[in-house]
Amino acid sequence: MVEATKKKKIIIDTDPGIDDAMAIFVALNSPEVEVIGLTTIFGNVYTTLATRNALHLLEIAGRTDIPVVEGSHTSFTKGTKLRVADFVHGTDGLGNQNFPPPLGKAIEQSAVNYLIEQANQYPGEVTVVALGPLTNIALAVEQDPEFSKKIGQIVLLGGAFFVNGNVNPASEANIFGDPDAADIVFTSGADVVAVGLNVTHQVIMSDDDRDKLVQSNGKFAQYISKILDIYYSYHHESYNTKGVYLHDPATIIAAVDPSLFTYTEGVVRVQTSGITRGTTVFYNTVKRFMDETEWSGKPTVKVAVTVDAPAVLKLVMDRLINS
Ligand SMILES: O=c1[nH]cnc2c1ncn2[C@@H]1O[C@H](CO)[C@@H](O)[C@H]1O
Repeated sequence: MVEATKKKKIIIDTDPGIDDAMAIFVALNSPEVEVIGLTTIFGNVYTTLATRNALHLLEIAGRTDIPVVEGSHTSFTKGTKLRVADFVHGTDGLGNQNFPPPLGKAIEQSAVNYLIEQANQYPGEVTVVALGPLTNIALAVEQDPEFSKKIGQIVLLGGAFFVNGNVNPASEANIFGDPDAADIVFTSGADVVAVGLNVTHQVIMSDDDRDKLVQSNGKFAQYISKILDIYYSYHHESYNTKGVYLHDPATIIAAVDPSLFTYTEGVVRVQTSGITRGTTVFYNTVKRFMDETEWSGKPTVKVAVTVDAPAVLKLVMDRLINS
């Protein structure tokens, strides 16, 4: 049945990252989608390391046919004081496993040009799944005024809608990483689907699930089992949960099977300064305010509000194990 329908073309914009590694493997093992490229960004690690890890993960998967394209080394406003989450993922981004360097190289093109080029080549057909700060995508929006119309959809992991953040009470890590970029993407007019912490914190891989990965013979499950330690200990310490949040894999599933989520629609603006830098503020467009606001007349986006967490977890587990 899947063969009969056209596969959704996806570009994964990623900062690998342990949960990124899971998400990339799940995508590569999902017949509903065709991964046409990986673009890289800082976030869990710096961009150079993100590129190295993206190449490494594709080599592990035997998918060196998929291009890796290096993204921005600075924030949208050219900031170089970036915050990387090595305490979540290890200094190498992949659980401090000291993997050998990849054999391949990123292609000679910038991620921004690649994103614009692919949107032009397949107008309306390409979904960008953004798993890190939104710098590359905002730069594409800035560089090509038509990009937001030509890109099919942007499914992004970002924001904390009606809940606390994970960097601080106000902000989720990807939005905090480049709030100016996030505000541009949310107000770009593109078909944006935001998957925030309010949803991803419901999708938990338990300690028992981890044992299932360890015991399986799946190629992806085996690899992921090796890099999970630091991600588990970070969650045990920070959240006191018996398991880990599947932020990036849940977001990939939102692209693979959107029916496992429900959504609300409204205007999202991002706070770019002050103590709430990185806060995503959702306006449901119900009330007509007396005065013009910073939300007035801006395009709406879809924000995920509920998730069939057992179904998402099952898909992630199955696709890591049956590999
Ligand atoms: O405490 C944290 N600080 C920074 N990044 C984090 C933290 N917890 C998780 N992530 C990372 O940020 C994205 C979701 O917000 C995920 O990629 C996750 O791995």
